Amino acid sequence: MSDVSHPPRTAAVIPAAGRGVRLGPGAPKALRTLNGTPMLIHAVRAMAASRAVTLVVVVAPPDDAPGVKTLLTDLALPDRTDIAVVPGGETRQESVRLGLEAIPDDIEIVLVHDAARPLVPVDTVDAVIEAVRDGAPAVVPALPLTDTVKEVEPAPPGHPTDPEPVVATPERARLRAVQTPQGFDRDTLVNAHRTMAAAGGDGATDCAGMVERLGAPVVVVPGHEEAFKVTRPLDLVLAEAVLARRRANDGF
Ligand SMILES: Nc1ccn([C@@H]2O[C@H](COP(=O)(O)OP(=O)(O)OP(=O)(O)O)[C@@H](O)[C@H]2O)c(=O)n1
Ligand SMILES: C[C@](O)(CO)[C@H](O)COP(=O)(O)O
Repeated sequence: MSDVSHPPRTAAVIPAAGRGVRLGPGAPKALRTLNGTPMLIHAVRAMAASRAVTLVVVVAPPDDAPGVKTLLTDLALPDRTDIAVVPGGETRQESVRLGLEAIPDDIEIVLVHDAARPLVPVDTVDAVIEAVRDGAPAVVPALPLTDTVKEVEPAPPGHPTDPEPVVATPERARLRAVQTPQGFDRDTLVNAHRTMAAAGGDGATDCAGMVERLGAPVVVVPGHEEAFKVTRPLDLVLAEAVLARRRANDGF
């Protein structure tokens, strides 16, 4: 449990260096716009909306890092929020590791938030931070599934439409779809990334997965429908509809 008079300093790393292959041709995904504003800007505002977050580190597509710096220079953020931009790597894992290297020593809690989840509400961000402050070394927001999930024997490379034999049907009530921001005790996250990098490993699809492999506990807090990941073209339509509804409801 943290000292309320000296809350632990908290930073958010935003991996934004992906190409967005599944979204189709165009600019890198984080720079694609939602109702006229780049997805990355929405994501930065979502992190800066939390009063606990005093630093946002954006991990930019390497070729676009100068442009991203310019974009963010003009962005009005609360006075409490500093911002830094670093070039990213080949994988999400590498991009997050590069972002972590830019974090000063006095930061105790680190959030890792996909630029591709631009609409996460501040209440979800704060719930994650609160759980880390309460002593959990790793916290992920997540939602129960609505689809039934099958484990399959994947089709061989080059044959994506082959029928795939079902291996198992996991009990749905025990499954959760994991979102971001994921929150960590800083030392735990840095240790997990160092260990994975030293092992030459890349395979965890989220940071919490790396912490699990270290044997450290990871807990889930409730996620939010609007924290969905913009991955395929239909997600852009949904994201713009959410923004339009917010504007209609409260002028956001
Ligand atoms: N080398 C990479 C790959 C991904 N990411 C970031 O990690 C987040 C989650 O990744 P994903 O949604 O898979 O983005 P992309 O890798 O861009 O998507 P795709 O797999 O369709 O290319 C995104 O904010 C993305 O920008 C990153 O910083 N560096
Ligand atoms: C981190 C993540 O958003 C949690 O759901 C997800 O694992 C990222 O996966 P992607 O394949 O890089 O989109």
